[in-house]
Parts: sequence; structure tokens; C-alpha cells
Amino acid sequence: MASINCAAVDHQKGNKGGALASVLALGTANPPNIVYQDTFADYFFRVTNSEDKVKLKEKLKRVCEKSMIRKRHFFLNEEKLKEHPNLCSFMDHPSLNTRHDIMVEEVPKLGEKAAIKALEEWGRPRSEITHIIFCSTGGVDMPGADYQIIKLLGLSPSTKRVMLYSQGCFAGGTVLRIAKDLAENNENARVLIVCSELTAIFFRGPSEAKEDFNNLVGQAISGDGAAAVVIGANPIPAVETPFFEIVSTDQVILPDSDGCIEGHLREVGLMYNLNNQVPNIIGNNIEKTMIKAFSPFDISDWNSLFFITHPGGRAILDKIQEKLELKPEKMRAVLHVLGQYGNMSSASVFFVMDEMRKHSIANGLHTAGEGLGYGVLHGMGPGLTMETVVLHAPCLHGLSIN
Ligand SMILES: CC(=O)CC(=O)SCCNC(=O)CCNC(=O)[C@H](O)C(C)(C)COP(=O)(O)OP(=O)(O)OC[C@H]1O[C@@H](n2cnc3c(N)ncnc32)[C@H](O)[C@@H]1OP(=O)(O)O
Repeated sequence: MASINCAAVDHQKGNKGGALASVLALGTANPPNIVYQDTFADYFFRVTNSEDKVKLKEKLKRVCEKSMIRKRHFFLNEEKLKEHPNLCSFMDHPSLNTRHDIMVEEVPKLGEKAAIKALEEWGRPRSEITHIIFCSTGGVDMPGADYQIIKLLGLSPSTKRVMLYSQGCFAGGTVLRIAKDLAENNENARVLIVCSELTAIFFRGPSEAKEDFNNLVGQAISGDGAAAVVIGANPIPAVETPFFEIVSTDQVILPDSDGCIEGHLREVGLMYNLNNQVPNIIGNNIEKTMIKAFSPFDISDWNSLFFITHPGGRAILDKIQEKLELKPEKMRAVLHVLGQYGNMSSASVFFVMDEMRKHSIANGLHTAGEGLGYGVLHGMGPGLTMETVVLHAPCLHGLSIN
């Protein structure tokens, strides 16, 4: 694998010329309950009392086999679903109160577990966190999960908060875009990002209506997880390690994609629609987004980059790989996370980032980005919306992470 020249490189074109915001620490967490993908269809039809829907179960098994997912983590387990049978029908019973009670309590708690790891790795006092960005698809509440996590972690009551609900899977890019602006425009800012995602907001049993199968596809690929990241500019030498610098960010609504991924909050929880054209639409637009993001840096060889792509689904990754003519190893970290956790919405890209930096360091590479200098982080989700973040991985000089 090619390694970079550790001399300084000019990547300041993405901001106003000041110091770039960097990823300084990262932690992840999942609920301990695991469901293996080769038993998921049996499990799902059993816990939702749907074993009579034999053909649908066979089709779900086929989707699971093709998903490249090995296992997923879930807060909801068989015992909890028995306690809340209203979560198990497709939409026969109101369930929003049950779902909210779970989400409002558990989303901040899972986020806390990830944040504790990130803050421990960062190593500076918690009182020096100046801003928090909390992101979750569900659990809307007042005050929100941003407030709750300040209490759980004992952060300063003056920590400035941003709360993002209902963004979905592109938001791993969104939080970096906002953190970059905060860190680069507020002296000594240290921004704690927490993305915490639980499928309890949309878990539901199967429907035999053909038009509802896309919901089952979502049940077959989604999992629970949280990630926390500390972001800051001007890292303190020998105290903070900049693993990835955030060079530039971009967000775009893809053309002709209206309604392709939508979620609507109803009395029965979050009902979403996942059009089967999602992989094609992303595939048809991916190169355009790359050219826009990387032309300021005169980069057009996509195989010279590292890839932190949202593991939205195997078919999406196949399309990206095909359209950008990527070597198979470019998606190693992304496929690892898809295989071990499934699609954890906004938290997913940070699991990929963590896997990549740990693998790079364990293999003695010079940078956290597989030994390479530049890379891309892709968020993609409702809209369809794409976030494209250009990252630069500086030299690590023999660092190790636990
Ligand atoms: C929630 C957010 O905010 C953002 C997100 O990340 S959302 C998630 C985005 N992810 C996706 O859209 C999933 C992308 N799809 C995939 O990865 C793959 O289609 C898959 C792993 C689910 C299945 O693999 P595959 O190679 O497509 O299997 P394939 O044999 O072609 O399809 C199996 C069946 O599922 C159906 N299917 C696949 N995707 C479907 C969809 N979105 N809606 C309805 N049916 C679908 C196929 O039509 C096929 O049906 P038949 O057997 O009747 O022909």
C-alpha cells in the first residue's frame, strides 16, 4: 500500500486559511444483544408472531443472505418485545408512546457510553468541551438528548448545544460539517459530537402488501449503535492527536430522487419508504459529487484516496465501487462495519473511521487513512441527500491506540 510523504501538504483550500478542524478522539458503543444475520428471518417472524407468512420469510432470508451482514446489535430483544406487543404488528396498534419512552431514555444512554470512550481517549478534562452536537433519528423530546447527555457526562452547563433529530443516514457528514464551522471559528473550541441510533423507533412486523416490502428490507439491514468524536482546531502537541483533518464539506440533494428515502412519524412510529432505485441514483451521481469535492485539490484518481462511506446497503456500495472503478480493498473498512453491525444510520461512518485508523496503526502505516493522505467521507440518506467530506490524514509518527 502506498504511504504518503510526511512533509506538509497544501490542503487549506477548503477553508478560509486558518487551522483546520481535526478528529482528536473517537469512541463507539452498541447494545450487547446480538442477532446473527443467518438466523434473523427466523427470529424476526417468530418475535412478530408472523410465522404463517412463509413466502415472505423466504424472501427476507434471500435479502439477508445478499446483505453481506454477519450480525447486528439491538436494544430490543425478545423479552422486551414480549412486554411491548404493539411494536410487533406492521401498523395495527398505536405504538408511538412506547417507542418514545424507550428512545428518550436509551438514546442518550447509548450515546453516553460512546462519549465516555471518546473523552477518555482525548484525555483532557471534560470541562474543556465547549460545544456539543447530538444527532439521532428518533426520540424527539424537550429538552432533548443534547441536554440529557450534558447531565449524564457532567459537562459544563455552559456547553453550547446543537440538537439534530430526524436527519437519518446522511447525518454523519452533517455533524462534521457543523463541527468544522464551530471549531474553526471559536478560539479553543472543543466540540463533542454524539450520534446515537436505535431501531426501536421503526422496528415493526411484516406486511404482505407488495408495496411494503421495502420496509422489510430496512428491517433486514438496520442496527443499533452510537459513536462520539472530539473535534478541535490547533491540536495541542503531545496532548492531542489529529487523526483526520476536515478539509472541506459539501451537501447536495440528488436530482430526480424525490421521495426515494422518506420517514414519516405516525402514531405507529416512524414509517419509512426505501425506494429500490436508491443504489442506482447514488451510483449515477457519485462521480459528480467526487469531482466537485476534489477538483480544488487537483485529485481525480479515486484509487489514491481512502473511503469512509456510509454502509447503507451492499447494493449501494457495489454501485459506488463500480462507478468510481475502485479497487476492492478500498471498501475494506466499510464492508467490515457493514458485516459486524449493519446500517447504524448517522453513527455508521464513525465506526468505519475507527476501524480504519485502528487497522492502519496496527499495520504500521504512516497515517490513520490506510497510509494515504487524502480521503472522502460520504453520508447518504433521506432526500436523497449526500454529504461529501474531504479528509486529510496527517502522519502519525508511531502512535498506538487501545
Ligand atoms: C434510513 C436512512 O436515513 C438512510 C439509509 O441508509 S437507508 C438504507 C439505504 N439502503 C438501501 O436502500 C438498501 C440497498 N439495497 C441493498 O443493499 C440490496 O438491495 C439488498 C442487500 C437489500 C438485497 O440485495 P440484492 O442483491 O438487491 O438482492 P435481490 O435478490 O436483487 O433482491 C431481493 C428482493 O428484494 C427486493 N428489494 C430489494 N431492495 C428493495 C427495496 N428497496 N424495496 C422493495 N424491494 C426491494 C428485490 O426486488 C427482490 O425481490 P424479488 O425476489 O421479488 O425479485
